[in-house]
Amino acid sequence: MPDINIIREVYNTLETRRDNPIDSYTSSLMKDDKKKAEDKILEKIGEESAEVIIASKNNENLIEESTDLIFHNLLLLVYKGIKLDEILEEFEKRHK
Ligand SMILES: N=c1c2ncn([C@@H]3O[C@H](COP(=O)(O)OP(=O)(O)OP(=O)(O)O)[C@@H](O)[C@H]3O)c2ncn1[C@@H]1O[C@H](COP(=O)(O)O)[C@@H](O)[C@H]1O
Repeated sequence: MPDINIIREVYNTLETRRDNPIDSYTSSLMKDDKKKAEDKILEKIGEESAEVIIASKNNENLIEESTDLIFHNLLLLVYKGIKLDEILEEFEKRHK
């Protein structure tokens, strides 16, 4: 079974890409000037959300499109300085 810690590993890599930019997709999204970077990430989230809706309706590529959406949401959290643990705590609070 895949390990849920992969989410944390990806999150940690994104923090590294933010703090020590290299020539890569995520660094280049995060290193633009402040407003532009956020707008670009939000634009990707909008696109990926639409792709999830289409994938679900068509019963096609829902796993891939959902992964893209979750990934770009993680990127937004990293960019905004929100820790993964804050999200996990929120899930825990809601879980009955
Ligand atoms: N999980 C991902 C991941 N998922 C998707 N993508 C990239 O996100 C980009 C946009 O995805 P899209 O679905 O929009 O694809 P597209 O190529 O624009 O094409 P369309 O489907 O829109 O036509 C693509 O370049 C994908 O490669 C990712 N890029 C990186 N990661 C993770 O992020 C880490 C850091 O990545 P780098 O910055 O590349 O080192 C990696 O180690 C991975 O763990």
